[in-house]
Amino acid sequence: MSEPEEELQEERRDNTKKKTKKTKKKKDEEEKKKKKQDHEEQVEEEEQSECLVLRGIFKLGKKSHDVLLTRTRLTWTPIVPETPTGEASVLQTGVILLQDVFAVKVKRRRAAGQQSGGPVLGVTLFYGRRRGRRLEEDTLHLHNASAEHTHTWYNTLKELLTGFSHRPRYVKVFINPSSHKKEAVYIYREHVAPLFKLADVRTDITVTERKGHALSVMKECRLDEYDGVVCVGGDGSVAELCHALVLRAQLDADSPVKPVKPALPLGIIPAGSTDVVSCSVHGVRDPVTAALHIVLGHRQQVDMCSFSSLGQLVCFGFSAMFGFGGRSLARAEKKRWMPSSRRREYALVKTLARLRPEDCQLSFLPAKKPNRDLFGHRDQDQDQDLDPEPEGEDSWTTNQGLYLSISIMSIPCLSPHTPRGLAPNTSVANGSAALIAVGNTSRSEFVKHLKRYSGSSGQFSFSFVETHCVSAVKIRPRSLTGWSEEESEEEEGDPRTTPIIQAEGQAFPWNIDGELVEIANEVVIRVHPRLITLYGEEVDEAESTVSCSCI
Ligand SMILES: Nc1ncnc2c1ncn2[C@@H]1O[C@H](COP(=O)(O)OP(=O)(O)OP(=O)(O)O)[C@@H](O)[C@H]1O
Repeated sequence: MSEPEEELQEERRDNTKKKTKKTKKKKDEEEKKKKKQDHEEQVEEEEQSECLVLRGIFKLGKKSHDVLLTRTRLTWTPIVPETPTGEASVLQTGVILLQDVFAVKVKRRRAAGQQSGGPVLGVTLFYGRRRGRRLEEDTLHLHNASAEHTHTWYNTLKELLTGFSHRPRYVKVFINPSSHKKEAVYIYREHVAPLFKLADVRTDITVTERKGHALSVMKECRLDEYDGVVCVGGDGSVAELCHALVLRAQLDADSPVKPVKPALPLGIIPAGSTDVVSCSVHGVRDPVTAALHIVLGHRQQVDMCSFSSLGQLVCFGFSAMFGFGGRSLARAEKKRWMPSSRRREYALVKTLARLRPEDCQLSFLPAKKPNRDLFGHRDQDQDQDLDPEPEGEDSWTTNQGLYLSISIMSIPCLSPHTPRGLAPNTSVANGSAALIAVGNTSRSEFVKHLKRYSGSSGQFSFSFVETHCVSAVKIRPRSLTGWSEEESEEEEGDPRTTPIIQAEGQAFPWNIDGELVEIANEVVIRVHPRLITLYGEEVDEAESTVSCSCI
């Protein structure tokens, strides 16, 4: 190239650079302007919401109070007559945020057995009060015998509550009557239905009759009528409904391969034995807390995994265990006649006694760090990105070896047994999963590792345990002994037990969300960030109530 030509090219490069810089500057300025505008709008909204809507006198208990209502809160201060000396007394004020109120009713005096009518006594507010991680139902009675005054307050409060558009008005409820101690129907009737009735949440209930029943109803029903779906059952039922919601969203969007985020959130009323999904978004295994999260419309986006083998989707779910966790569940399933806690302890002890590693090839794709802005908020565009980016073969890390257990969890899997979760190194919506691979070691060292789960930390501080933050995992078993072969040696099999998928030839037991799935070939697990929305919130630790004494 001649000198003038080179100079010309240099000049052109400079011009392009300047142009790009200029466009970037313009874009930055536009963004700044938009942020400023948003901020001003937010401040205006806050100012408006703090404007007084109503002011009146009500009796709370026996004392008269000055009650103020804004768009966001109700506050009350006792009315104290002036003392002759003019001394001021300390006034006990109270406050309730309207975001915690789920119902308002007119209170009336009624004789025993009287169903309607009766003189007006005032208004009653029903709200959720926090006690630790629990939400409890509480009431506030505002007494005033004037029907006109009461109705003005009732109508205004009702109107303000209607403004919470995230709260469901009509939900599809699935109850699994066979969950755990067969108490799901009772739990729903006693603890949940009365709260739904108070909050004017209408319901359409299906009591499931068999495995797969909820899935087939979900495929057919008119989902656009509902504002949410509610599952009363254990982790298996929750996984079936989450799977059904995603499949239905795929069907509706005509997207046979790519997972689609369902429009409806799922509420979980825990009625199983461990309930790790419900615990991970409620922090406690409590039907009332769960129901209050639903009626108050608290929503949490949650990462999910897809499990596939030979290019075919097996299911969507939150957690999977291969090796010890899979074999232990397979053993427990063969003793279905035992009570569930005994069955689990028996299977745990027996699997420990016959502890054996899996020879397999483990590959994983490390997760990318989520993009966060200066304030720690996640990039909104990431919420659209439900499918992990296509990856090249060289991005995968592959190890070949003997493993006692491999777990992949897209949520921390909190439970009263493991308050900090089976996977404390992940969270419900960080867009990745925790891979916990336990290499071959002695039985006593493995037991030490397991025991530390019930404590607060240290379960990963062993040379044979490795943990990774991943967006995909592949497990290709190489052992010659599949599950059925080992079981026939033990002669304890129950031929009536049917796993979800029965693969031809040698199959390996997987524990996917507490359900036994037998798969013979390589399993590919992919994380789909924030694929599902659950009623609840992010919690870092569960309330601990029990401890396991079997090991
Ligand atoms: N009427 C029914 N009879 C038998 N199984 C059912 C019925 N309804 C649903 N199922 C299936 O039962 C499986 C297990 O349900 P669930 O997880 O609720 O109970 P669980 O296994 O006792 O609880 P956990 O998983 O907490 O131990 C689910 O896969 C669900 O599809």
